[in-house]
Amino acid sequence: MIFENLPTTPRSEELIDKAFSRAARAGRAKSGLEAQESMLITAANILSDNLENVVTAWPDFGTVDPFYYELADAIVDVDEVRKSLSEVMWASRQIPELRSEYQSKLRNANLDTGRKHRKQAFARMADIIEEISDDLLRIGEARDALKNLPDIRPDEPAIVVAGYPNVGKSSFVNAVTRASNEIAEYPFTTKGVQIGHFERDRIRYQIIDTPGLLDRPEEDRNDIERQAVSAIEHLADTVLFFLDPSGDCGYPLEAQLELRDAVEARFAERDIPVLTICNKSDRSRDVDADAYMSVIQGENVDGVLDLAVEAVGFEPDIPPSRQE
Ligand SMILES: Nc1nc2c(ncn2[C@@H]2O[C@H](COP(=O)(O)OP(=O)(O)OP(=O)(O)O)[C@@H](O)[C@H]2O)c(=O)[nH]1
Repeated sequence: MIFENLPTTPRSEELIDKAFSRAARAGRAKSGLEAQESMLITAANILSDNLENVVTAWPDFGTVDPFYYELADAIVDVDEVRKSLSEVMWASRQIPELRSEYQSKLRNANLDTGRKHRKQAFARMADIIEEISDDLLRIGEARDALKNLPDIRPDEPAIVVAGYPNVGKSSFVNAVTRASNEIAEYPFTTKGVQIGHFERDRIRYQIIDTPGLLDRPEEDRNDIERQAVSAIEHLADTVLFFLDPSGDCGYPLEAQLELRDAVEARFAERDIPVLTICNKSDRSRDVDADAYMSVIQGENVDGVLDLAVEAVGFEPDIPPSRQE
């Protein structure tokens, strides 16, 4: 996952402390003007390296997969984060310029003025870092908010499971994935999102439950949840919409069908097929559906997977030279 390995972002005071204490140590190893120059170089290098590392650890948002872009943007304001990253990059370039400016000043100085120059350089470096302290905080907060996003692979075919609560979505994801099931934190809901994997014809598919998102009417979703749904639109290759015609789930069939129609209309705009799956067929089959199954009794679970795989219609890339 692209935001998983972002390092912690230093706060401005931490950075300044670190740079100046290392500089003092470097200065103690030398004497006279040389000591002043060594302090200047050490502080400048530590500051500019650390700032640059903050920025380069982030992926380029211009090329981030739209699924992750939208998901990230639902949680943090991506534009603001990008602005802060540019500010930090700006600062990382100011520091070496200051260093050169004061290195030439030191060349023509006696020890006394040399010490003054070095102190002035440190004060100006500290000012630059102060100026970006809010940016460093914002980047640090964004990093903390994004680092636990579920590990969903935009390049792997994805089957999204939707439907009202208690219709059997997570039971299904569990049943089809057996071994490699993971439950990831999801920032939009108190429940974990289920992500499962299975293989067909040596292609790995991911199957994703959507608690708190595609499990109730659009008008009940807040802005963040809406945006998370639009992220899912970038990801999904097929949607399985589960119905429980028995009503055991606690929602009347009519409401379930309304939600199904809304989800279908929404994904149709992107040509993503939505299959209607009647679950709990051991209790009732009293509805029109593309397939009937009972997860509990293990009835037609594989058939539903076959349908989903067919709807995905995923064909691995064939190099042009081998195409007809
Ligand atoms: N009779 C019957 N019960 C089922 C079937 N599949 C799931 N259930 C039961 O329905 C209940 C809800 O199943 P879940 O898998 O938690 O439903 P869900 O849609 O993931 O629910 P949320 O996570 O709340 O959105 C559980 O008690 C399951 O045991 C089925 O095929 N037949």
